[in-house]
Amino acid sequence: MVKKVAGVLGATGSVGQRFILLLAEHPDFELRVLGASPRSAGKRYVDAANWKQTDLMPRMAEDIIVSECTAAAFKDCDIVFSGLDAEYAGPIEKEFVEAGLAVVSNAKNYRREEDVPLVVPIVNPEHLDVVAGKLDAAKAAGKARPGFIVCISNCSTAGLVAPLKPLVDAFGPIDTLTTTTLQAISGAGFSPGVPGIDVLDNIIPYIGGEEDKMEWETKKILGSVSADKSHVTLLTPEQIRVSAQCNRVAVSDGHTECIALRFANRPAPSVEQVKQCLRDYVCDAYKLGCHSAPQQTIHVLEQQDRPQPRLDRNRDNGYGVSVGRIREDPVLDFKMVVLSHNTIIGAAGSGVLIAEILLARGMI
Ligand SMILES: NC(=O)C1=CN([C@@H]2O[C@H](COP(=O)(O)OP(=O)(O)OC[C@H]3O[C@@H](n4cnc5c(N)ncnc54)[C@H](OP(=O)(O)O)[C@@H]3O)[C@@H](O)[C@H]2O)C=CC1
Ligand SMILES: N[C@@H](CC(=O)OP(=O)(O)O)C(=O)O
Repeated sequence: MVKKVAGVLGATGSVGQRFILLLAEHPDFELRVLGASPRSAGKRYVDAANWKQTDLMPRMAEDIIVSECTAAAFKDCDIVFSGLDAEYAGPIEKEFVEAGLAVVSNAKNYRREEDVPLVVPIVNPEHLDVVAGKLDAAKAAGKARPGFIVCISNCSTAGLVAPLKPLVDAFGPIDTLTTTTLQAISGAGFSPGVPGIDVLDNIIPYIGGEEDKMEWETKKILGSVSADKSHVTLLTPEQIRVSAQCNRVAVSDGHTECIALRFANRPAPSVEQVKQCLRDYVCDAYKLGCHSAPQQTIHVLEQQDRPQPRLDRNRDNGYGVSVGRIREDPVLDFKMVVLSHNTIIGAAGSGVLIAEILLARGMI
């Protein structure tokens, strides 16, 4: 198969660097264009990027000349991944879509548009039907293939919704959900990033905007596509109450979340039924044969002191989510600890897996 041409916006950042690692030797995509700010444009990538990954910078990226983030520079791309600073992503991504490009974005700017799917690919890939609807309508009208954007969720939200989806499918709606997060510093990006003096020997009990994003995005991801495929309908606050508290901790990669939930239906399932349901879950992307899809979507850990970020974040190459300490909760029904890799399944990896699904479904 001829590989699809890929570009990365925000290629020098925390998410952008992860995109490069995931795309450097990808069987479906050939990474050709890297874009960043005017400060970096015109430089070789190796000179522009302040590389902070524990894996070495792929050789193929070193000599690529960083482009400005214009649609003209990315015009040959079949797919553009965005890890842009949200302050600048809005107009740049809009220009790309208007130029007919397919964009998969990590930035928050378009997540709340009702006709933009907000996708965690191991949870709600069916929301991509909204894009399929747009492409089919243009084709039926004899129009050129339109550009489109798919948004990836907030990284903490991705970990939160992963175990919820199989549980809702098996046992019906969850009506109350609380989460307290312990978020890695790579989630704050690299420019400027979290200063060591703030986070070493410390916990910061505030991440701007994060709690609102978690509480809102969960309702969209667990919502459903309208019958005419024109938009996504959110769960209402009456259907699910979500409460999030977010903390920054001195971990490099991997967001941990202590969650508790209650099912709407009585009687609630047993602890063993909950565990078995999570173990049995196979995400649709794996069934589709997508290259990066986790073989085991949810890893149920029985050791009493797991999951831990350093030990468990790379399960299924960072595309799998770990869940441990599943037990009854004296206030709600169950509590558990969830760990997800924030720049893989919480960001760039989700972007790559979404693109693999788009390719498998003939949308790029
Ligand atoms: N880190 C994470 O875990 C997650 C991040 N996200 C989102 O992904 C996006 C990227 O985050 P992250 O990688 O952490 O951020 P970084 O700060 O590490 O990287 C930001 C990128 O944007 C580029 N940029 C800055 N200003 C401009 C500009 N004026 N024009 C074009 N490019 C510009 C930077 O280029 P330069 O180096 O040249 O300045 C850099 O490549 C954000 O929107 C973030 O909210 C989403 C989920 C998780
Ligand atoms: N706020 C997240 C990362 C992030 O940038 O999320 P969002 O794309 O929703 O702004 C964190 O600090 O870990």
